[in-house]
Amino acid sequence: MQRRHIGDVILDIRNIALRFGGVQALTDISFDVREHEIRAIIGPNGAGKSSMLNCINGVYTPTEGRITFRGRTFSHMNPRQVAEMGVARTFQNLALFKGMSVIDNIMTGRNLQIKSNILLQALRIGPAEREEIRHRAFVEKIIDFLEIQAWRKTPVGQLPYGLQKRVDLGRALAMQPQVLLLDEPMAGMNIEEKQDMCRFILEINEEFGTTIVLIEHDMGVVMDISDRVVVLDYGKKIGDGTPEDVRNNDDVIRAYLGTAH
Ligand SMILES: Nc1ncnc2c1ncn2[C@@H]1O[C@H](COP(=O)(O)OP(=O)(O)OP(=O)(O)O)[C@@H](O)[C@H]1O
Repeated sequence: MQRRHIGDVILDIRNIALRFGGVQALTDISFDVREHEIRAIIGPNGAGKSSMLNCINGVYTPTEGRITFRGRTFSHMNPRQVAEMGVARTFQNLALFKGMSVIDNIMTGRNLQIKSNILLQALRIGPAEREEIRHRAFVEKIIDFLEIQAWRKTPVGQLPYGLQKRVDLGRALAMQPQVLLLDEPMAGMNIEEKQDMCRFILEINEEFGTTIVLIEHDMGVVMDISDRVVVLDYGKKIGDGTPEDVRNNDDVIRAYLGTAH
């Protein structure tokens, strides 16, 4: 797929292993992600895909291996430090505040950028007020981009699932990430909602240049929008390459695809 210039390696994952007690969730996983690309991670249930994203964004500490982001190598970093470096994440099981409005949920993605102290924020005076106005204006742009203006003030818990997924994406976008990790952004959506989500992902990638790492089960979507795909099975890497490469990889067909898609 030739849409935009794919740059150098921005995220390099080397020899990652992860164990939970007796469960070996990941074994010796290595792959890289290039700047501006859309990189998919696929594999059957329990293959280790979410665990891999959790290692990248600091939720889990790998038992072995290292991750290099923009030349900075770490084996352990907490989620806040990873977020400060420019990596944002959406979750398979939405991590939204159901009683809060769409706008306030997306505002939570601006927390890392808020500079004024808590007292000034609480009183909404001086620089804190100006700062809040600036952040709210930015959030309104995201709301326009994601076409959710009609639900700005609606509590998120009252929205259909597909729209909640869009708000979750908005919250991650509010962090202005260089790398966006998307954990099954289209799960549970109907065809129309999936088409909308695909369009947003492609636009984020093309217009903002955001690098995207995506876990997705819908093979049609993966094959359509990804530049490269890494395939996991039982915590091991069994395939890595262009959508065409993995579609024709015998190990991948046997373990996951069943028949050529
Ligand atoms: N916090 C945890 N504690 C114990 N085991 C875990 C934990 N998280 C994941 N696992 C185990 O690690 C393995 C990989 O799980 P993971 O959720 O990463 O797979 P997945 O490919 O994302 O699956 P799915 O497609 O179903 O979401 C599974 O055997 C799972 O049970």
